[in-house]
Amino acid sequence: MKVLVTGGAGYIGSVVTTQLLEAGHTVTVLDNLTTGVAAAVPEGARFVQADIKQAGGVLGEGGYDAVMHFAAKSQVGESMTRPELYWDNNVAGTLALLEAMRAAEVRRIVFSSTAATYGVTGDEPITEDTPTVPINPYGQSKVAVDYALQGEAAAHGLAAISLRYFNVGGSYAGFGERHDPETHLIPNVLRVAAGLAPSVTLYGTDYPTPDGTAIRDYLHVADLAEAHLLALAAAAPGTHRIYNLGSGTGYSVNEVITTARQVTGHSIPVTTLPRRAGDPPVLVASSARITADLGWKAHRPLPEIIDDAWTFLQSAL
Ligand SMILES: NC(=O)c1ccc[n+]([C@@H]2O[C@H](COP(=O)([O-])OP(=O)(O)OC[C@H]3O[C@@H](n4cnc5c(N)ncnc54)[C@H](O)[C@@H]3O)[C@@H](O)[C@H]2O)c1
Ligand SMILES: O=c1ccn([C@@H]2O[C@H](COP(=O)(O)OP(=O)(O)O[C@H]3O[C@H](CO)[C@H](O)[C@H](O)[C@H]3O)[C@@H](O)[C@H]2O)c(=O)[nH]1
Repeated sequence: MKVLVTGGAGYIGSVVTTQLLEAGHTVTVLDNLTTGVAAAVPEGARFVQADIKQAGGVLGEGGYDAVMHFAAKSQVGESMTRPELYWDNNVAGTLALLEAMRAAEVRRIVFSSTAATYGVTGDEPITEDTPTVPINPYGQSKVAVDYALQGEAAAHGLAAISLRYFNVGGSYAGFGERHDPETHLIPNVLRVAAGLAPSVTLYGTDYPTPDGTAIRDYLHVADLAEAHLLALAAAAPGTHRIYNLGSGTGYSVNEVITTARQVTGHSIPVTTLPRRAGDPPVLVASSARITADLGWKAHRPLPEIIDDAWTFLQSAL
């Protein structure tokens, strides 16, 4: 297929672009470089520096079969203090993209949704039938787009799949996570091991979990990318499907730090602070639906995720 990848200069978009190219697809990356870097666009992909609100320019050239839509603002904390950025970029931007797709008759999309759509559920694991009650504007913006896709599929025949990722980590083919500022746990822990920070901040030791620290479901970015290629092939006209992507196993923040100590051989000192605003205590996915429908399962365990993230960080130093 000829695929437009929005956000392909970012972490996950660069890995999925790599796998699309490996599978023989033709890829154009569209990215405004707000959080991405041009060097992360894989060789073999065409790069257009533009905002998704200008996607009509590229799509209007014709011949595109599908869009993979990663471009978004994705920091929970920033979304609490500047919600307008999230409504404008993630929602208005995506509506403009959908309009450009309609005009160019591109009728297939795979969308990056998130576990943040669910909020504090109490469900363990979380299935796609768990109600979405997002507790921050980031999650709200992603739910809004899920509804927009549902309408676009029903009214205009779009083939759409939303993939709700839980916590993504690791690297693939030399592409990894490089956010500035970095808010994610695994890269922050590894920055300490690399000597870039004196200690890792642990947010909250009073959660209702066995060791008091928050539990998340960590997923290797290469497993995640494989799900995207399956979804690209499986999206069916007039339907919008939602799939949770996780490993089904939860790890506490303490367990992640302990595993990182084993992988790196560094002591990784910890500084404890109160809970971070907007953080649910436990988020673990059930991916039973995508396993049943598309045969996808996460294969790469937490030590491999951390090891690959560590390899990437060292290569980027
Ligand atoms: N990293 C995670 O753990 C995680 C979890 C769940 C969902 N997601 C979602 O996955 C997607 C990719 O996340 P990531 O971690 O790779 O983030 P990232 O910040 O590394 O990548 C996002 C890319 O989109 C680009 N971009 C943002 N707004 C744009 C716009 N208006 N026009 C053009 N380009 C724009 C950025 O420059 C960047 O290259 C996002 O939609 C995010 O919400 C990520
Ligand atoms: O330096 C840090 C960073 C994080 N944490 C803790 O580690 C856990 C994981 O935090 P991350 O920031 O790595 O990930 P989140 O679970 O907050 O959020 C990520 O996963 C969500 C879905 O689960 C959303 O998709 C969101 O976009 C994505 O950033 C949280 O309890 C957080 O408080 C720390 O203790 N110290």
